[in-house]
Amino acid sequence: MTVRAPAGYAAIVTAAGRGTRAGGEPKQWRDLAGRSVLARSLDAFAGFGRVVLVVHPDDMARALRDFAGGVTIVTGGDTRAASVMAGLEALQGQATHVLIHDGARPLVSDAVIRGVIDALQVGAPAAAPALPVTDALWRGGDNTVTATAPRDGLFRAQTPQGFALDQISKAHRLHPDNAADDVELALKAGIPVAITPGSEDNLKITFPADFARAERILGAAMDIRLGNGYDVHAFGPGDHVWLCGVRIAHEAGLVGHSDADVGMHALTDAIYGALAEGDIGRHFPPSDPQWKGADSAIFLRHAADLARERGFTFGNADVTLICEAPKIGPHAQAMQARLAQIMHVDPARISVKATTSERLGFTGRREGIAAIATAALMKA
Ligand SMILES: Nc1ccn([C@@H]2O[C@H](COP(=O)(O)OP(=O)(O)OP(=O)(O)O)[C@@H](O)[C@H]2O)c(=O)n1
Ligand SMILES: C[C@](O)(CO)[C@H](O)COP(=O)(O)O
Repeated sequence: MTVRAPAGYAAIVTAAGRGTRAGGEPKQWRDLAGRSVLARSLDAFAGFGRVVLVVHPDDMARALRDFAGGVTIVTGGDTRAASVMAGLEALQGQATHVLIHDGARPLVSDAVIRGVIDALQVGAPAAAPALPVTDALWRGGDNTVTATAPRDGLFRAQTPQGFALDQISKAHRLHPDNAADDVELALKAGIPVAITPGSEDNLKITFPADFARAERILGAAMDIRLGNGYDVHAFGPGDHVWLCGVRIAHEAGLVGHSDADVGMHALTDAIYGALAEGDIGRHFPPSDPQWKGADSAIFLRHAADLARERGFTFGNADVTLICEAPKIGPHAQAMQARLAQIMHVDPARISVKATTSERLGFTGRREGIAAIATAALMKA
């Protein structure tokens, strides 16, 4: 579920920082359990009529590649406040209220966003989520406690922070200094700010260890699906077989309604299985003449697209071909690459391997080829 924002509400997602404390590639562009931190942060605002994404000039190309269409993308400044100002300028005359969110807070919940909107809707001029400080507070230096400090009335600030657009724009213009957040500027401008419920999960990715923490939180809420697939095709007349999208010369062909790619069929069924969507026959009935001789890539692509449409990413897939011949080893890498290409996933997440059945059974008697496959899908 995404929050349906009232008419006139817009969001600004700030993502122009360099993430120096987290190190490496700017944190908002890094992967978090299969999707970028920023994609997750933006998703939370999909129900807003207008969203402005503020990025660093160096990131404009990838921002346009990943997010063009759904959001307005502008370049930010050297400080967070300057980046917010760039977002506010892009919204002038386009909204009545704005929620300003850190692109580095990918786990913000609908409840936190709704809390801010509800406070504004009942008349608060500004509202922002926060958590009361619960730990005792000390002052210290040189690894030594020098004093204690009262924690009463202290809160840890979070985002999104919500305002009337004209008021927060004016506050930014009046105080163009680098405040820690927009609430600080609102207070300087005399705007009272209501505190709404924050959430421990709404962490800001700041230090390297925050990625592992965010992954743990996502893991606890992760929808993980496993599916298996099994298929068999008999040998018949022919001089080649199609296996996992690769044509291999062979003394016989495989008999089937489509191209009889037994490996791809098992994998396709594994994905349908993970989605509880039946099997290939349900989506591409063998009674339908249009699938006669069809390239099985059509089936695999359909299953992979269906998984993505439902919000899943691929953890991995593993295919085992069971036959005495042809030899699979020399082709395994090409098969892995072809499956990955069809499914739009990293080849490192796809495995293709083979075994004989020690001359036992129908595969052992070289009457056909069997394949089993497993697919793991994840949604957080
Ligand atoms: N010039 C800046 C600085 C920060 N931000 C954004 O403001 C949010 C919160 O800032 P912070 O965590 O301090 O991010 P960075 O400035 O990137 O981190 P660091 O201070 O470690 O470099 C982030 O989403 C960040 O991308 C921004 O849009 N423009
Ligand atoms: C708005 C904010 O998230 C408040 O917690 C802010 O971005 C904090 O940034 P900081 O640079 O880590 O203080």
